Amino acid sequence: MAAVSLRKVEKTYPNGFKAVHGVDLDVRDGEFMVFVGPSGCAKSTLLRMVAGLESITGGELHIGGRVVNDIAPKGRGIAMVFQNYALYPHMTVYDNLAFGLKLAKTGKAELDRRVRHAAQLLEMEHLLERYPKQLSGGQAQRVAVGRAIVKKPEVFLFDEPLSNLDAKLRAAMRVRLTELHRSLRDAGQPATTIYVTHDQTEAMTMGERICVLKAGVIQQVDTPTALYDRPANAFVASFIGSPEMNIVPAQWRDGAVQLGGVTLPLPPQRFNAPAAGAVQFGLRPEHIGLAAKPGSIAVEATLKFCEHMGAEVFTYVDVGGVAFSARLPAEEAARITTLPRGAALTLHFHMPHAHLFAADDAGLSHLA
Ligand SMILES: Nc1ncnc2c1ncn2[C@@H]1O[C@H](COP(=O)(O)OP(=O)(O)OP(=O)(O)O)[C@@H](O)[C@H]1O
Repeated sequence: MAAVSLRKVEKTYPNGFKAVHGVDLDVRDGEFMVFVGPSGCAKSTLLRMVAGLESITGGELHIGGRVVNDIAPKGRGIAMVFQNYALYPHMTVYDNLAFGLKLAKTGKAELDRRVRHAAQLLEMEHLLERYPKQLSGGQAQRVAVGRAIVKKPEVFLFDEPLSNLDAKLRAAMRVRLTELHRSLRDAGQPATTIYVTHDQTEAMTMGERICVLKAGVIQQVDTPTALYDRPANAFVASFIGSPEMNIVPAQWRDGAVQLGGVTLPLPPQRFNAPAAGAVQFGLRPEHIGLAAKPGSIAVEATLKFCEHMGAEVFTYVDVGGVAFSARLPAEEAARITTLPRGAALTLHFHMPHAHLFAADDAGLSHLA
C-alpha cells in the first residue's frame, strides 16, 4: 500500500516566503492524481516535498502509512520524472535504463528482465541499442519514464514531463502515460502517481482526480467531471475548461441574476439563495447556443467576431454591454458567421448549467 497523505503540510522558504499553506490531501493507493494551477501556485514545491528534495517546514507527510518527513529520497519508494530529464549521452538506451539498477547492484538477470519489461510497456524495445542523440524528443522522454519504471517505485512523481514536447507529441504521450498507469495496475503493480502540470487539458485528460492549487492553497480536489460541473469557486471555474467559462459581475435579487440590463431567472434547485447583492455569474461558452433547450433563456446579443476552429466556431458577442463567448458547432454557426460585426442575434443561455460565485475573489465560494 502506498497512499500519500499530507497533513497540514507547510513550506516556508529560508527567505521567509511561505509557499505552501496547511495542505491536507489524501492520494489513494494506485491513484493518478494531478496537481494543477498557474505558475507559482506551489505545485512543484509540493511535489518536491513528497520526493524529499525539499524540506517540509510544517505538518506531516505519510507515504504508505509511514511518516517520511525526515526520510531521504531514496528511502521513500518513489521515482521522479522531470521536465528537463538528462539521459547519459554516451550510453545506449538499454544502459540508460539499467544505470540505476547497476548502481543498486541488482543481479544481471533481474536487471535485464526489468529493462526489457519497461521497454515493452513503453513500446521501445526496438530502441534499446540506440544512443540518446539518435532519439526523437518523444522517444527520449519515454526513456526518462522507463528509468522510473525499472525502479519499480510505489509512487511515481511527474513534474511537467511533457512541457518540452510539441503539441502533437504531448497529446500522444498523454495517452501513453495514462495507459501505462492502467497497465501497471492491471498487472497488479499499482503505482500511486502524482503528476504536476499547469495545463488544464493534461489535468482533465489524465487525472483520476485533480487537485487545483492557487498560491499554495488547495482550491478543490475532485474528479475531472466534478470540477467541470461543480467548480468550488470562480478560480477553479475559470481555470478548468477551454475556452474559459464566462464569469461576469452581476446582481442577484429574488432568484434572478441581473447583468447588462438583462434579467436571468435561475433554476432554484441549483442554488442556495445568497443574500441579495453583488455576485459573479458563470456560464461556459458551450452552454450558450443558437437553439433553445429545456431551461434555456433567450438573450438579445450583438455579434463582435467569430473564430473558426474547424468543427466549432468560437463566437464573441455583447449582451447589454457585457462580453460573452459562445462555442457553437460549425454547422449551427454557419448562418451567423457571414453576418457583419454589430449584427443582432438571439442566443440561448442554458441556465441549468449556470453558476453563481461570490463577488469578491477573496471569498470565491460557490453558492450552488
Ligand atoms: N527557493 C525558493 N526560495 C523562495 N521562494 C521560492 C523558492 N522556490 C520557489 N519559491 C516560490 O514559491 C512559490 C511556488 O513555487 P513553485 O515553483 O512550487 O510553483 P509552481 O506552481 O511549480 O510554478 P511553475 O509552474 O512556474 O513551476 C513561487 O512563488 C516561487 O517564487
